[in-house]
Amino acid sequence: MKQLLNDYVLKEHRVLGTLIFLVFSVLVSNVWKRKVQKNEGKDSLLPPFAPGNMTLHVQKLTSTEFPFWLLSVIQKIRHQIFQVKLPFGRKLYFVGSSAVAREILLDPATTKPDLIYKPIRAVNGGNPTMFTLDGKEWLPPRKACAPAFSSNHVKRMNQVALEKTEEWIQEYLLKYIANNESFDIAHEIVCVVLAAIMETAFEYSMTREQVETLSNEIELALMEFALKTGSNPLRKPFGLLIPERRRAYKAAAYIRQIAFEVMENYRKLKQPAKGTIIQRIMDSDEAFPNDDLKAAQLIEFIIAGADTTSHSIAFILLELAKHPKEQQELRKSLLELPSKNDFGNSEMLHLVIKEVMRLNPVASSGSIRKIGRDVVYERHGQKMEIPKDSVVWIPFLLFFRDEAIFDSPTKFVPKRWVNPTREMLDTFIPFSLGKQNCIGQSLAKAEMQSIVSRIVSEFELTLEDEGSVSYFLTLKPVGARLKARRLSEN
Ligand code: HEM
Repeated sequence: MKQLLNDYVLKEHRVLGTLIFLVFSVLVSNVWKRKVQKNEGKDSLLPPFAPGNMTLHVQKLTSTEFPFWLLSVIQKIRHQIFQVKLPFGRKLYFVGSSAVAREILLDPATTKPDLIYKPIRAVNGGNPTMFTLDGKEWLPPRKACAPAFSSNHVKRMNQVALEKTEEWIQEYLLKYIANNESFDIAHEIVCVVLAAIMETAFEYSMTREQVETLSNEIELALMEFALKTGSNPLRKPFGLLIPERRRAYKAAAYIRQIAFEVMENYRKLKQPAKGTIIQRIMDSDEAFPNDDLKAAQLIEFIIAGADTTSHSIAFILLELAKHPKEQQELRKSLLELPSKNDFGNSEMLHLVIKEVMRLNPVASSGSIRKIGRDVVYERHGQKMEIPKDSVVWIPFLLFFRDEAIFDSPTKFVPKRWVNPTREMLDTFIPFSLGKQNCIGQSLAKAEMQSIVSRIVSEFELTLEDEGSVSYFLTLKPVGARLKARRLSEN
C-alpha cells in the first residue's frame, strides 16, 4: 500500500515537474523572442539585451566587477554578443566572439567612437592623443612615436627596467625578507615599472615617493574621466557640483605639471639620447605642434605603459606563488640556461606569460570601435546582425575565458600553450588587432620576460594573501601579498 502511494506521489510529481518545465520553457522562449529584436525589413535579428534595465547596466559598466558581469551575462543568455542600454536611449554592443571581434578590428571601415574616447582627453586638459584620435589625425603621432619601439630601443629600455628591478631587490625585497614581511605585489611592481618608464622613456628620475603620488593621481583622474564620464554624460555639465570630479581635475592638473617638468628637464639636457620616446615627441613639431599636445602624448605613454605592464607582471608572480610546481619548473628551466642573458629563451617562461595574460588580461575590457558596415554573423542557423555605425565593445576577457575554445578556462594551465589549436592562437589578442593595436607591446613583452625571470630565478615566492581581482580600466590584483625567500647567494 505504502509502495503504491509512493509510486503515485512520484508519478504526480513527475507530471507536475514536466508541466512546470513546459510553462517555463514557453516563458523563456517568449522573453528570448522579446529580447532578440526584429531587424526591421531584414531577415536577420539584432543581438539580445543583457538582463536588467538601463540603471543596472550603467551601474555594472562603471563597477569594479564590470568584465566579470559581462561573463555572467553570456553564461545567462548563452549568446556571445549582446546589447546594453545607456542613458538617452543609446546602446552599446558587447562582442564576446573572437571571430566577430577579429572581423571588426581588422576591417578598414572600423573607427574609434568619439563618444567613448573623447571624454578621456580631460585627463590631458582636453588635448587629443594617439589613443583618443582616429583616422588621418591619428597617423602623424603614431608615425612619430613608432621608431622609439624598434628592437634596439626596446633593448635599452628593458635594460633600465632590469636596473630598477635590481635597485628594488636591494632596497626593498631583501629588507622584506630580512624582516620576514609580506609585500603588496601590485604596488611594488608599479613602482619599479613606472620609475623605469620615467627614466628610460623620458630621461627623468623620480623618487619612490614621487612615483607613488603620480600613480595615485593617475588612478583618481582616470576613474572620473575614463570610466564615469563615458557612461554618464551628465557628469560633464554638472561636474563642478560633484566633489569626486573636482578632485579629479586637481589630479589631472598635477599630472600635467609633471609632464611640463619632464619637458623642461629634457630641454636642459646637454646630450639627450636619440630615439627615446621623449626625443621623438619633442622633435616632431608636425605631429605635436605645441607643448600642450606634447605633454598630452607624454602623459598617455605613462598611463598606457605603466599599469598595464606592471599589473601583468604582478599577476604572473601571483599565479606562480599560487602554483609552486609551475614556479619550480620555471626556475629550473631558467637556471638550466647558460647565462642570465639567455633567460628570454626559456619556453616555460613564454608559456607562463601567455597563460597569465589569457587568464587575467590587464586590458580585459579590450577595444571599443564604431563599425563602418553591418556586421552579420550566424547563431544556430539564424542570421544575426550588428547594424552599421553601432558602437561595439570588444572585451578580451569574454573570449579568453570561452569554454568552447579553452578547456577549464578559469584554471592556470601554462602547458595548454605547448600545442595550441589555431582557434586558441587566433583568439589570443591581448594587445588588440588592427592599426590601432598596442604600440608598446614589444616593450611590455620584454619587461615581463626580464623582470619575472630575474625575480623567479633567485627568489621563491609564496602566497600570504590572495587578495582579489578588481577592474578599473585595467584588471588588477588588489591586496595580494607575497613573501619571498632567497634561494642562493649569487
Ligand atoms: C602588458 C602590457 C600592455 C597591454 C596588455 C596593452 C594593451 C593595449 C591594448 C589592448 C591597446 C588597444 C586599446 C584600444 O583598442 O582601445 C593598447 C593601445 C596602446 N598602448 Fe598598450 N598595452 C600594454 C603596454 C603598453 C606599453 C608598455 C606602452 C607604451 C609605453 C603602451 C602604449 C599604448 C598606446 C600609446 C596605445 C594607443 C595606440 C594607438 O591608438 O595607436 N602600451 N594597448
